Amino acid sequence: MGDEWSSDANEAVSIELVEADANALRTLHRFHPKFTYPIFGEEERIFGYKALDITFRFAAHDLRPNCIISYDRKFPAIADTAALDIRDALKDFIPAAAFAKAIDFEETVQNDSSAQDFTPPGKLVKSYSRKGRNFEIWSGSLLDSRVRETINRMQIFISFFIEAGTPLNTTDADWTLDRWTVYFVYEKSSRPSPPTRSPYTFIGYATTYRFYTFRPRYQTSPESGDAHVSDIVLPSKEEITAAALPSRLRISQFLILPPHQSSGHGSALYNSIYSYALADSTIRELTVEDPSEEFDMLRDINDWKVLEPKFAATDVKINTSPFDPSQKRRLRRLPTPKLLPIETLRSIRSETKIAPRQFARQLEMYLLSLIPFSHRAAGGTNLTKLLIQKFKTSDPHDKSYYWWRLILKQRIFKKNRDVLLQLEGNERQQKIDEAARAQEDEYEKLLLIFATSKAKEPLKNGNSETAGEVLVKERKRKLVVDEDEDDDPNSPSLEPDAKVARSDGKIPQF
Ligand SMILES: CC(=O)SCCNC(=O)CCNC(=O)[C@H](O)C(C)(C)COP(=O)(O)OP(=O)(O)OC[C@H]1O[C@@H](n2cnc3c(N)ncnc32)[C@H](O)[C@@H]1OP(=O)(O)O
Repeated sequence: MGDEWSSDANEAVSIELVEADANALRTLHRFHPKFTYPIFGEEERIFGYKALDITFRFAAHDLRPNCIISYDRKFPAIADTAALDIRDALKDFIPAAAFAKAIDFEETVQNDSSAQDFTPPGKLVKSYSRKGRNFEIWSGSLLDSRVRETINRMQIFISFFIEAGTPLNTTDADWTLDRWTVYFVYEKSSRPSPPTRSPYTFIGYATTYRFYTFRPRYQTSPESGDAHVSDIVLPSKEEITAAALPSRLRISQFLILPPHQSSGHGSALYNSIYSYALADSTIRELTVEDPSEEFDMLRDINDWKVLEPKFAATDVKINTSPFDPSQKRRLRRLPTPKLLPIETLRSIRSETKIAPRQFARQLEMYLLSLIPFSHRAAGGTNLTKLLIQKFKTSDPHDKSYYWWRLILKQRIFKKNRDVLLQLEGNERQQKIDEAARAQEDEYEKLLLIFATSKAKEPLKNGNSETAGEVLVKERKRKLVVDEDEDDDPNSPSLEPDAKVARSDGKIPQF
């Protein structure tokens, strides 16, 4: 009985963007959700129907929703076993108006005399063109009723496309609502259209939230010379608005609808939010809530375009000789302030407002990119030799790479300190090594993507390939070889630098 009456929810559900046309509504795009587990449960299955179809239609401009549920047969209830009440399952995810009759929805959208004058909610913050088509980004506070209405209409997209995403509470107090800003991406068409069709089509959106950041002011005691936090005088509620307080801006939800992905809209939206954060003197840094892998990629690519030129302009690099050569020493602790230009980095971070972990990742990637490929694990460097010679190796690139690996491991250790200190020495060492290796592989892949997009000019020797393509081929080959070697249980460990973690529960000494 089970399978026969059970449907895959991700296939049964479809989403359509529709617009008015000469005689009837026209479907611009039709696609399926990526996830339905928040609505239909972990298994993403719906019990009790044959040939089930749940279509959500949205007016392409104002996102007025309509839900049509159809099926050939419904399971007749037997004792406690009954077909899922689909409307009940959906009621917390879509406004009740979405269940209006299909014909009423069609007539409303088809005959909407205000559609021609529709503009997206909020104010226009950016216009851009791609392949001859025009796009606009609008933004507004969640306090704005049009912004709220649009969010309420399409909140179900969060459950459909953002893993572990939760819908916004649009009924919060005004004070809280005003801390949310919503950004909408729309295409603005210039093609001739019937009088009831809007030139605007929804492409995607993002939300940001302002967190107040406490910045203590220190006073130095004239007697002892000690610094202490000065008295805190909070401004009265009437004097302040959320937008005026020192804040950290967090990107909370970010979505480009599937038919429009991989066309640069995510980058345009991210850069709009980033430009806003840069221009607003009350915002100290831009953070992201629980980013997906795809979002990390988008963020890495765009942050690299900001940070790489700044690192290059200030000659950021690893100081490969942090010790006085006349002194004989064993490495006890990583001499970070001697290895890296800490003040320069602090100033770049504060100027670019990139959050600490993301900044550290970008810096590590940049420092890795300065080391010639043949001196990195992915390029086949002799790690066994390097780990015997350590920082005493005579080759400056090998030295850089030795220090680079320790800088990375130190960050991994600090980030996971509490968990790692609960492990035995060897296991802790192994965990750090594994995490460092995975991180390094990820950096290599990203550097490859950066190199590919940068090196687009053809080679000068008559070869039709570009410098980027040659580099990509070369590195892909090396990466695959290394992955295969890692899978071989008989291959020697590449990570014998056991001093990274100690077994006595203390902070590792380097
Ligand atoms: C905070 C959160 O909400 S996290 C959740 C984020 N949202 C989701 O995961 C929902 C589903 N996914 C999406 O909405 C979209 O895919 C996003 C937002 C992640 C990305 O938006 P898109 O419009 O597809 O990104 P866009 O086309 O701008 O690509 C960004 C860059 O990444 C590059 N890129 C993306 N994927 C790859 C890849 N696999 N390999 C190489 N380059 C890639 C693109 O080429 C582009 O580079 P460019 O700017 O140099 O041309």
